Amino acid sequence: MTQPDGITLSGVSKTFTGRGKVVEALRDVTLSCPAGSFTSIIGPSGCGKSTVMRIALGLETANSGAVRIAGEAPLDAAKDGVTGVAFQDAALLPWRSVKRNVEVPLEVLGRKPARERDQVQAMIELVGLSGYENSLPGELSGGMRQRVAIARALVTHPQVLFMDEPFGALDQILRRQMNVELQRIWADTGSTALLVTHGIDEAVFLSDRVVVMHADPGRIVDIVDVPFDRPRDPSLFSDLVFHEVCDNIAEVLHGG
Ligand SMILES: Nc1ncnc2c1ncn2[C@@H]1O[C@H](COP(=O)(O)OP(=O)(O)OP(=O)(O)O)[C@@H](O)[C@H]1O
Repeated sequence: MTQPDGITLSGVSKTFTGRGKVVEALRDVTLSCPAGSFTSIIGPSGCGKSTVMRIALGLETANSGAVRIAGEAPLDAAKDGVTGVAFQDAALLPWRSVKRNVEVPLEVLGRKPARERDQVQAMIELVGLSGYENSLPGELSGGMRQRVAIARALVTHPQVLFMDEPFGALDQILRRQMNVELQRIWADTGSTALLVTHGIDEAVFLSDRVVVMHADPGRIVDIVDVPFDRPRDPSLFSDLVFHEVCDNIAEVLHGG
């Protein structure tokens, strides 16, 4: 089941202990995302979605189980620039321009942004922000800030892209526009994507498969394949079969 170029979690468990409380954040989580696929994780607050993400990024260590990111251990993958990451609220540096924010991962990896000027510009163009290179985050709309965060996540050409609620702060209309944009960007880059979201329709629109988790203990209860061809048109959001798939996932999500 190992996918050398994708994301593989095998039997991953994680327990947090603190202030006399033991939380079984993840129990025996097994997930395989083939190279170039798009997977979403959905589940109630506290079911361990962010913990999966943090373990896959090497920010947290599992108590047991194995994790491979494009064939590497999570920390090695991060150090080699294999992984890109975009979080909720964009987390941009407010004093740096759009261009200088997009350059951050290159600096972290010890690369010279000046030498990769074309790459930085290409990413800014990819997310539709040409002309805003020198703007500060405070001068941009919420959707534009999220686009900067996506450009920043992609600038190292990551094979694997992790996104934790990247559009959580956006209103419904903007969120759908960003979903369409993200589909295009992901298709252009060919990366393996793992998205954590609370939005069932967002998950179904974007994904090849939706992983449904429950809490206490955090675990996978179902993995639902999404049957729609690509590229997906925004009209899919009002398609009957689309709503049936969403309803099925909602049932699993809210079921016992
Ligand atoms: N560093 C930590 N120390 C102690 N407990 C933690 C820590 N990180 C997470 N937890 C606990 O592990 C469980 C899973 O947390 P996690 O953040 O992964 O959930 P989540 O599904 O991402 O939630 P949300 O949707 O609210 O972001 C929760 O019960 C949380 O309180």
